[in-house]
Amino acid sequence: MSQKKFTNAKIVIFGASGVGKTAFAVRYITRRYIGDYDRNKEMLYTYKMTSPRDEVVTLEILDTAPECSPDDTEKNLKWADGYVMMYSVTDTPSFHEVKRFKDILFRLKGNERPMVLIANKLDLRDARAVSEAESTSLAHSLECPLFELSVADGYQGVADAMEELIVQLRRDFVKCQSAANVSSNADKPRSKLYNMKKVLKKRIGRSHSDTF
Ligand SMILES: Nc1nc2c(ncn2[C@@H]2O[C@H](COP(=O)(O)OP(=O)(O)OP(=O)(O)O)[C@@H](O)[C@H]2O)c(=O)[nH]1
Repeated sequence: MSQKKFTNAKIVIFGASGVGKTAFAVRYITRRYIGDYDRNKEMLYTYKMTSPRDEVVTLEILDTAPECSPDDTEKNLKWADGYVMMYSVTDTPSFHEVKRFKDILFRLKGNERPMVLIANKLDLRDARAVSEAESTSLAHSLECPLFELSVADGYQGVADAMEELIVQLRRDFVKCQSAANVSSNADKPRSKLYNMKKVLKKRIGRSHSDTF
């Protein structure tokens, strides 16, 4: 039985403009926080990392442009294996935008997808507009873990969220592999030896009944 290894995964980061998608990707890859980026640009990063199981995995991380067309949104959702859904706790419309992405994703790919929900900019406590309860309830409806964090404040929250996503991606990969193996075994023609055994069994069975 052929067993492929978990060596690569495609991840897409969705979220409204300004929620911190680029800051998140850059923080994960470089561990650094850089305050200002080229806004509204789609970027594809390639990053080689070692998984918690010591596998070297190449990640392609797509940082989407917020102004992309519905067609592009669908294309990106179909392209990816795993999803980072992101909003800012200071920005209620960005919270609702995640719900919109969720509806498209569930329609296209069902609800059992590797995914994490990121509530960013937790450092801006006084400007918080989305409550913890609202965040938790959204995570419930997405059926995925929630990470409330500040990309600006540190690397660890970002690393924890990505580690969780990679664990889910691996699980999904293994599940798909097992399903593929089951179906290829079912399709396999029986071996010659198996067929001969079957014929012999029949003959022996018949000759026994002939005797009695
Ligand atoms: N205070 C605070 N600011 C943040 C945080 N994360 C990102 N920002 C700032 O928010 C602004 C937008 O961040 P980006 O990473 O460009 O956001 P984006 O979602 O990629 O934006 P678009 O390119 O328009 O889609 C920048 O000025 C960041 O410095 C955070 O955790 N806390």
